[in-house]
Order: sequence, then C-alpha cells, then structure tokens
Amino acid sequence: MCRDILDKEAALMAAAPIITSRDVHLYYGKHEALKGIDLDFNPQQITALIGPSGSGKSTYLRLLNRMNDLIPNIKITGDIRLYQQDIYASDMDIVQLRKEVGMVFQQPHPFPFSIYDNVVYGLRLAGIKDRAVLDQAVETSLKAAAVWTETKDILHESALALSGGQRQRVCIARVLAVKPAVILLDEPTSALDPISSSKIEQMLVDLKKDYTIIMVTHNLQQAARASDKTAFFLDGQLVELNDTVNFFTAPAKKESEDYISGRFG
Ligand SMILES: Nc1ncnc2c1ncn2[C@@H]1O[C@H](COP(=O)(O)OP(=O)(O)OP(=O)(O)O)[C@@H](O)[C@H]1O
Repeated sequence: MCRDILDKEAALMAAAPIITSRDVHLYYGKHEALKGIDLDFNPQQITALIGPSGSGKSTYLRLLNRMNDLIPNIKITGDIRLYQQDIYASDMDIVQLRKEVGMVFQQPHPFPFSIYDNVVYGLRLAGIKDRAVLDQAVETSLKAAAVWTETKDILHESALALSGGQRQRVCIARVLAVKPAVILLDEPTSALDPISSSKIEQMLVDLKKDYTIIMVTHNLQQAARASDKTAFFLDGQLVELNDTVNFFTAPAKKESEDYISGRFG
C-alpha cells in the first residue's frame, strides 16, 4: 500500500515527514485522553515522547499503528497519515500498516518458541518459506538488534531462556525482520537493568539511520541522550515539540521547564 503510492526513497530524500498527525482527539468513553495533537515524525530521527503518567503518551503511540482499535467505547477524530495516506481510512490494510509501523512493548515477551522462530514469525506469516531467506533475515535482524553474538550458537533454543535485556533485543529483531519503516517503542527499557537499557539505547541510535523511531520514555536522561526530538505531553495535550538539545537546555514553555526540573510529574 503506502510504499506503492508514495516512494519511500523520495520521502527520505526530501526529508518529508513519514507520519503526520493533525488535530487528533481520542475519547475513552467520555474521557478525552488526547485533546488535539499536531505532531509529525521525520525519517532518520528518534523522537522521544515524554510527560507525566496519564498524559496520553502511550495512547498517542498506539494510535500510530491502530493498536487502540479494539478498545470498547473509543472515539478517535483527526487525521493521521503514513506516507500521506490516511491510516484510519476504511480501506486501510491493518496487517500491512503494522508491517510498516512495528511496535515494541515495555515487557520483553517473546513468543514461547525458539529464538529463530521468534525472529522469522512475521516473515512466515507473510508466506516466506525459503530457508536461505529466513536464515539471512535471522542473522541480519539479530545483528541489527545487537544480540547476534549472544544468540548465534543457540538459535534453536527457547527465547524464554534469555535474560530480560536479551529477550527485548530479540523482540526488536522480530520487528526489524519484516523491514518496517517506523518503529514504535513503549518504554522499551523500563523493565531492564541499566546495562541492558544502555545497550538498547545505543542500538536505537545505531538503527535510526534506517528507520523512523518513536519512543515513549519516563527516563529523561534517556530521552536527552538518545533522541533528536522531544515531544512533551501534559494532560492530553502536546505542550512542546523541540530539538532535544533545546528542550533540555532552553525549553520554550514554562510547563516543560517545570517538568524537567522535577517540579511536577
Ligand atoms: N484502555 C483505556 N480505557 C480507559 N481509559 C484509558 C485507557 N488507557 C488509558 N486510559 C486513560 O487515558 C489517559 C492517558 O493514558 P496513557 O496510558 O496514554 O498515558 P501515559 O502518558 O502513557 O501514562 P503512563 O506514563 O503512566 O504510561 C489516562 O487518564 C488513562 O487513565
């Protein structure tokens, strides 16, 4: 779908945003959790979504690959586009959308299969059976996710036997294997120890040359170290989107300054 309509390379060369969102509102029943979000995401950048608990970061992130769709009593208005295509259009192929916009969750939960079978899961779903193609995808994806060295000799052992940090990197490899354009991460390191967290952080920085990365994080140091742009959410609104360096050194809004200096949240 999307790639056929607007060439990905052209979008990259023009540095046009890959995802645009305009006046996005989301209601859980009567509760307005997002109150008119305008936010774009550029290729080859990491954008950190930060803000206090309940400010709407995860809700917004999940909108970008329609993970909220099955929640009862939900109402979404506004316009969200991937490669200029309305992802909430009635003819949107959601399987294809989720291939383009992959998601990594907070808890590192691989499937209860081998490491190999985890990584090729999406490819097999897409009908790919050629062993050489699958083998190559496993190696490339595990290398890109910085977990190849630890797993190359145990590919056919259970992914559940790995440490939390290794499991999370296998989950990231599983997403990378289907070659998405965008990777969404919802607090990907909050369940991990500092060493595992920093490996994942470094890996994301290495990956950004090939992806658009959008990450919810509560860790302000992580946002400051790893992201190019920071989007600060408060009470369902986007208070400020800024270059990360500017956000943390000279925020444009008083609420941002209060948040990063620990005055609330
Ligand atoms: N499935 C749901 N049903 C009803 N209300 C929800 C649901 N998910 C989130 N909310 C509400 O929407 C608001 C935003 O929640 P959301 O989880 O997006 O915030 P967040 O900024 O990601 O918070 P946290 O940092 O704690 O994860 C909150 O008031 C929350 O209670």
